[in-house]
Amino acid sequence: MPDERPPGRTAPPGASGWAAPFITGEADVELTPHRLEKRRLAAAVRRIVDAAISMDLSADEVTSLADRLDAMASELSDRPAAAYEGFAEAATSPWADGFFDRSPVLGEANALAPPIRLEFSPDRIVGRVVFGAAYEGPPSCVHGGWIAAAFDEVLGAAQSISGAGGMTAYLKVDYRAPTPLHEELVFEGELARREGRKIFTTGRVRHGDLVTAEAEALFISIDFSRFAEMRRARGDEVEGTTGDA
Ligand SMILES: CCCCC/C=C\C/C=C\C/C=C\C/C=C\CCCC(=O)SCCNC(=O)CCNC(=O)[C@H](O)C(C)(C)COP(=O)(O)OP(=O)(O)OC[C@H]1O[C@@H](n2cnc3c(N)ncnc32)[C@H](O)[C@@H]1OP(=O)(O)O
Repeated sequence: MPDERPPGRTAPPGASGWAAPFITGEADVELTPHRLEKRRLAAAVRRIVDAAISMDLSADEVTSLADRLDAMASELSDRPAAAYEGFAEAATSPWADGFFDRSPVLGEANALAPPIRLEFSPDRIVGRVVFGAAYEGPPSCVHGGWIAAAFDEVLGAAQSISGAGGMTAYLKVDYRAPTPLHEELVFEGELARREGRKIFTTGRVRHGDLVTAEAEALFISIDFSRFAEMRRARGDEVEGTTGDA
């Protein structure tokens, strides 16, 4: 297939061709007005989600608001879904629908995502996030499932330091201390080692100086033709085998 790599993106040492999942951050992705508006839309929905469970409203106000939003939701869900290329977690689909823009954890255009903002360096991935009221598990603390999702993502990015990438085989989280809502949290992920297709990663999340959880995850690198197969199963017309058409 033609090399459609966006200008400015380069593979790290050891990466073999465009199909290899290498990541450099998103500074080189063109933020078109359309893309920015999708992000603004998601940010607005995110605020509505937060407000919907936080606001002090009378029963009548809840009814009125629910009516308005319900009508808007019906209008939106009647529209056909847009086709998009690549897949939500793909570092390999930056030109189609945004570099991670649709990710449920990182995606600035996905209202479900907190979103976590990743910083990439050659030996470490750092993810910064503030979880709002919608993510509460224990009182005023982040739900453990969201902490696990955050680790999956940050360690999923850290695996690419190995020059390969694939799917999570296991993820283990040790919850050391309650992790607060409404505070900046800093996730860190590193490559521990690679043994053939097995990519071992480790990480932790800090609130200030306090490590509130630690994690380790194993990723198994896969032939990206498997993503092409999954995309065909999703109904995409995928040419070639790299899955990043
Ligand atoms: C979602 C797409 C991610 C793409 C990522 C790409 C690049 C990354 C770059 C940037 C990314 C940035 C951010 C985020 C990225 C990702 C985060 C999200 C990731 C996910 O959210 S992803 C969804 C959850 N994930 C699954 O949905 C996996 C379901 N699963 C399978 O699809 C298969 O299970 C698979 C493919 C894992 C392996 O299958 P397989 O057939 O290819 O390989 P096989 O079974 O032969 O295992 C080979 C060797 O690994 C050992 N092994 C396997 N599993 C093990 C385990 N659990 N514990 C210990 N060892 C294990 C075997 O024992 C053998 O070892 P040995 O060779 O020594 O015998």
